[in-house]
Amino acid sequence: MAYYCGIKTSNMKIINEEKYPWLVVRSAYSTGEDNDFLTNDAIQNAVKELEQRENLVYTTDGVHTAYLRNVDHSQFSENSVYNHEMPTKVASTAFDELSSASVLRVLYHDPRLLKLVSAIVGKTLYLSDDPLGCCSVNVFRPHFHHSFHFDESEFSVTLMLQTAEDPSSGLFQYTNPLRTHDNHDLALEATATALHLYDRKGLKGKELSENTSFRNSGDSGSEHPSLHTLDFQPGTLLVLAGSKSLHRVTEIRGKRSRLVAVLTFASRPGFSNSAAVQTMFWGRSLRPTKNVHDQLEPPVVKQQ
Ligand SMILES: O=C(O)CCC(=O)C(=O)O
Ligand SMILES: [Fe+2]
Repeated sequence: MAYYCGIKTSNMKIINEEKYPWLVVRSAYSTGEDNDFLTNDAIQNAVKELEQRENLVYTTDGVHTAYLRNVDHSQFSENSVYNHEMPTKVASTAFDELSSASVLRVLYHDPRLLKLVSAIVGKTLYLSDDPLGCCSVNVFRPHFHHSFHFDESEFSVTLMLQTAEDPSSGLFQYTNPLRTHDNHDLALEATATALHLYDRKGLKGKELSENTSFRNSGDSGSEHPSLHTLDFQPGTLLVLAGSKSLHRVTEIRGKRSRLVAVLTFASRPGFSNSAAVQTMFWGRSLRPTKNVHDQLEPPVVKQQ
């Protein structure tokens, strides 16, 4: 019997795949039950900064498709999931609105975080050059929600800072990866099926044209994308392949705002969200410049 790092290697299942299917499919990883990636001091500090800014941040209140792209009736039918729009209401603090001493800015620029996320996803990653969206904070006030979508950004580290008052609301839900690494792969059929399974209310009886597997095999077919709900407590860190996994945040109930920091990473240098996505979430667009991360603390050189 061989043991490796305390994990027994045999035919038995080591990972509780029912409970942690995302560990198997590798679309999302979280610090899970320990919920302690951030210290309480850091959480309190970040929440305090957000409370001071909360009422100033831009709120988006409109519709978007799962792909966060413009509808295209010349290439996709009226009933294509590509053209299916869903409502979202969420506010977000852009990177350039965070103070330079903000714990989130400092964390984003900490090389240990980049190293950690690169190790988790198994490739060299780079900070995003998006001057607004590289590191932002979502503010979900009561009744806000974010409909199903794929991010433009390849990987996001999200950190729960403050949950909604009603623990059954403001849930982060995500599918296994539906799209491949190729950005042109829209996974129309799997996406349409997921919406039929998990967002029937939003479809209001509409049949999406790509939804063939749903029509052919009913609700419980094994090929259907499953939906996972993250145990997302203050301090929990999630690494999400957001451009491949369809995900959403359910409506917030109760008086307290749900606050989640979103730190983004890319497998190539120079990534930025499109101007359209920036405008959707921060009400303006700002293209990357060479000095986005100029406020980086100079490296500490130890004297020998
Ligand atoms: O607030 C969250 O948990 C993540 C929201 C989200 O999907 C996003 O900001 O793209
Ligand atoms: Fe997202």
